[in-house]
Amino acid sequence: MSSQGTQISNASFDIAKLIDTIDFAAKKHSYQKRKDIARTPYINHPIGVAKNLTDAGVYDLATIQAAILHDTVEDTETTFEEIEQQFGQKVRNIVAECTDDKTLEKAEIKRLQIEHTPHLSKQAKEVKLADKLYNLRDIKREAPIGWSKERVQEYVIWAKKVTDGARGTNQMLEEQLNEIYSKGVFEFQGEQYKCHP
Ligand SMILES: Nc1nc2c(ncn2[C@@H]2O[C@H](COP(=O)(O)OP(=O)(O)O)[C@@H](OP(=O)(O)OP(=O)(O)O)[C@H]2O)c(=O)[nH]1
Ligand SMILES: [Mn+2]
Repeated sequence: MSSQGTQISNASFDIAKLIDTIDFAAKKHSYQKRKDIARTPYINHPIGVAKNLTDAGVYDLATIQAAILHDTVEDTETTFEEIEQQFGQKVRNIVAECTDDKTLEKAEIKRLQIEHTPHLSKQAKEVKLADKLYNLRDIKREAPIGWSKERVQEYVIWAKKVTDGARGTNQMLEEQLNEIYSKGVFEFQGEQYKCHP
């Protein structure tokens, strides 16, 4: 037995890093809500994306940290420098790969996600798959406020194009996505949406 409190094991260190990351993201997203009727706290999404990863057997700490931080730069005042300083370059790089350039037009951002995804690192592809899996499941539960059937349809077709570009990365995540796109049909509130243009 080592002297308690003086020696911190690697596992304890990893737990502390993980909690630091969740605390950081929770503070950054604290004023943000999801677009559902209940206005769910936004932080539920990055935590859920990280859970999709561990459920699929991804335990690499930097990948889990990047999942928790993946929307901070895009949607809050956070900078990449801040992330690098607190969590290191590895985490920063994965977050950067998953961050859209919000100065561009929405259609261009969407087009670039489809174009860039096949060229991302394995870690960033895993985060992408887990992110879209979470958002598609969220839509199945309840579409964002004000979304028409056409908007749901457009999102499903786009999300499939993005996740198709990350295939060959994680079998469990891909199987869960396959279930959602089952036989090319996304079911939501008794309606059937196609998954291909
Ligand atoms: N399904 C769902 N989505 C919600 C909700 N609240 C916020 N979102 C976010 O909305 C995005 C989809 O809406 P879009 O119209 O495509 O994009 P927008 O955010 O630019 O309006 C998703 O982002 P994304 O581009 O797919 O990825 P990311 O930004 O999360 O990384 C998702 O994270 C919600 O209640 N349900
Ligand atoms: Mn996200």
